[in-house]
Amino acid sequence: MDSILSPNYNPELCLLDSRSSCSWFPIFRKSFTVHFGGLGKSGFAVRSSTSVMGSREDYSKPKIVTGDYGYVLEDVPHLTDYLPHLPTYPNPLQDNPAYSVVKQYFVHVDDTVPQKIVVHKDSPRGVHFRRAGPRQKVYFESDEVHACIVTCGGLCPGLNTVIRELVCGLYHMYGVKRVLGIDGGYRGFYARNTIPLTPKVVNDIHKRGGTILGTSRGGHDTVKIVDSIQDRGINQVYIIGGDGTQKGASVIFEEVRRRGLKVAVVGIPKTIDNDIPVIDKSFGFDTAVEEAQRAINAAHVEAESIENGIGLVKLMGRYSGFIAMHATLASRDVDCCLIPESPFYLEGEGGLFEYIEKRLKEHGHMVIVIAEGAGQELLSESIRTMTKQDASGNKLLQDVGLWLSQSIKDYFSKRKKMTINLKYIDPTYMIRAIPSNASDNVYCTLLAQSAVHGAMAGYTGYTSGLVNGRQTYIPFYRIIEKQHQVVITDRMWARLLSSTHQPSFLSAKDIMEDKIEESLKEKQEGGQTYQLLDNGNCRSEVLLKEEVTSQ
Ligand SMILES: Nc1ncnc2c1ncn2[C@@H]1O[C@H](COP(=O)(O)OP(=O)(O)O)[C@@H](O)[C@H]1O
Ligand SMILES: O=P(O)(O)OC[C@H]1O[C@](O)(COP(=O)(O)O)[C@@H](O)[C@@H]1O
Ligand SMILES: [Mg+2]
Repeated sequence: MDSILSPNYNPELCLLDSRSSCSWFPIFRKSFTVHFGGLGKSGFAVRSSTSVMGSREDYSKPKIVTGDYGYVLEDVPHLTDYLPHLPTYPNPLQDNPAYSVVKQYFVHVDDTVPQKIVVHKDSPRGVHFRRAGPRQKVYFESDEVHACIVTCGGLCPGLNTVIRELVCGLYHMYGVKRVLGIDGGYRGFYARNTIPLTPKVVNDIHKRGGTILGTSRGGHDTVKIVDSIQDRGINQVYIIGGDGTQKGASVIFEEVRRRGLKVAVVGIPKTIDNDIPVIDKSFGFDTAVEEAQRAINAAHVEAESIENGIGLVKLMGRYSGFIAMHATLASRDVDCCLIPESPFYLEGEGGLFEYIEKRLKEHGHMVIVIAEGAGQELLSESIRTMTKQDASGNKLLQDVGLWLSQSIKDYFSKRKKMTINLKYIDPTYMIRAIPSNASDNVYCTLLAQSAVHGAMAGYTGYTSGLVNGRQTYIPFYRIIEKQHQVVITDRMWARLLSSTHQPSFLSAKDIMEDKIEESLKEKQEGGQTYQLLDNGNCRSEVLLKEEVTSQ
């Protein structure tokens, strides 16, 4: 089988062929194998390879391209998958004075980005994603485009920057003049007015927190949304939001494709919790971590200024403790970081109370950071919320910070008869309601421009995201299949433990089980299943399993 990198491969040539109504697939097939088939849970294993010339339904399956040495491209859908005779046009960027001087400005059609960059000499090349960027041919004429932008879910620093750069990118790079803002999230498609967006309207918005379009949870009605897209004549939909939003975008895309509309549906990942898989991190995450540190600094100042001072800071993180972990690592003033992925307990040997007592005896003060989703299982039934979910179906959490403050106070004053001074700081919304910092602003720009290039090039059903530092197009199903969480058997969590000196709250057996789980997950994803030992040798997950079962 030839690799996708074979010089024979030129989808643009193939697509030109398709215009002249002859089948492009035979040329395509010469170079590599395309599968519109089922994926394993991990999305790695190509199980079936159906004929591309088959029925329309085939196009709704993942688009997998395989090549030499275990190369796999998890490609994104293209409008021509279901509208094969679309005309193409030269990319207007070729005449743009800002860009035409750039050598090799257009992305090579064969460029892809590996999901895993650490490989062994004999490991397969693994999963790749299509590299983002401008293509030589586009599938929309400038005055034909009618784009819309919507923001959904919770706030995140940088939302306004992404909106600004989508509008400016469409205007300045592609001469697109019609861009609509959808007011107030998904429900705004069918319940509210729209906001016309021009470079003038969005000029200063990156300096403000929040989203000028407004946002909401719940209210996703696929049929009504696609009706609205169709009725308004919208043909590029840019959807900015988190894991819930991307699920919504995916079903909008499916409905658009089912109706056979020439509409590109593009997701831009937004997640302050950093809980979206595949991508390196979300825009706004660095800004949020920076702001979280200000709260930690305050907690530290308060704690060290008073006898047996304890500063407790609660940070966002419903299921994923990335903000807490990164803010702790960055701050170095934190003595204990508690996240949803690492269960903890209060009483007894190795518990939190024992550690607090020890720390206070040694240092006279301490700082604890807790992610909002940590320790939820410890909160008693009575204080668990009556309403279990928000409008989007996300679990509603109790204030673990308040509960922990009270538990620590009760333990030391009532049971240990020891005076402690606990200050609880809850900067929850402060870390996400601010404008993005400089590096997030640049990140937002690249993300938005990549999203625009992809839609203009006819790609659809994808999330624009950073993978290993490169902009890529990721099919929706990879973005929504699972949640990204801190792996407590990874080096990053080990670094944190060694920086805070906190107990791991895990038994040796727990650790081994976690390692096996992670190792098996990696195996499913086609990665290496070997763990590097101190002596440089490797051991497989089979050996790990044996070790656990024998304990
Ligand atoms: N499984 C789903 N299918 C369709 N729409 C969804 C789904 N989950 C969430 N949504 C919609 O996505 C929007 C944002 O979701 P939410 O979970 O609140 O925030 P986020 O996108 O930031 O995770 C809401 O309007 C919600 O109705
Ligand atoms: O009060 P709200 O708006 O529901 O937001 C709270 C939630 O928003 C988040 O910051 C992010 O959630 P989303 O990514 O789902 O928007 C969570 O950490 C937090 O639980
Ligand atoms: Mg979410």
